[in-house]
Amino acid sequence: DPKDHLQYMRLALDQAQESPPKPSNFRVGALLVDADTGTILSRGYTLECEGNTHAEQCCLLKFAKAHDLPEESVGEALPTNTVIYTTMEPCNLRLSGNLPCADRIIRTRGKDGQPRIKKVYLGVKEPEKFVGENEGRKKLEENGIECIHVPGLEDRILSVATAGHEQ
Ligand SMILES: Nc1nc(=O)c(N)c(NC[C@H](O)[C@H](O)[C@H](O)COP(=O)(O)O)[nH]1
Ligand SMILES: [Zn+2]
Repeated sequence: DPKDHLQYMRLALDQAQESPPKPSNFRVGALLVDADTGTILSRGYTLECEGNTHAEQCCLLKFAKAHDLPEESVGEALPTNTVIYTTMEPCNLRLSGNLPCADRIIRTRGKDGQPRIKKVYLGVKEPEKFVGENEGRKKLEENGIECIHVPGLEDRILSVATAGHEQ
């Protein structure tokens, strides 16, 4: 139900507000949700976890830690119908050279080899400030993961995302 998507996206935006402002990235928030039950499995925001971490990455890392798994094996503990809400579309290239979130989302497979994250709900496309056009959505969809824009919070998401940039 669109109303529910907007509610989850609002919670993701609440996460983004926790992120320390920096000129070299965007302040993003994300939520991992079990789509069958509506349960929020994990929340995260940019730089929440140690190192130069992204919101989606923190969601996966925290859930993995809660299940004594390394992030790359998080799929083993995720429900089969998991979705992620992120205020900004997952990255496919990072200036830092760290593994992009699109790849982290694609690799969340169960022991059966099936992807656990089935859909990505996003608040905005990534502004072409750091890496030109974001190819994350294309890569996700090429890997069978549906990307759905949740309209309504774009202005707020972008003003939070760029709060650390010289205006
Ligand atoms: N979806 C998303 N979630 C985040 O948590 C975040 N910070 C970005 N930001 C995308 C932007 O393209 C990268 O932040 C820059 O490319 C700098 O790269 P690093 O973040 O330093 O690896 N995008
Ligand atoms: Zn990312």
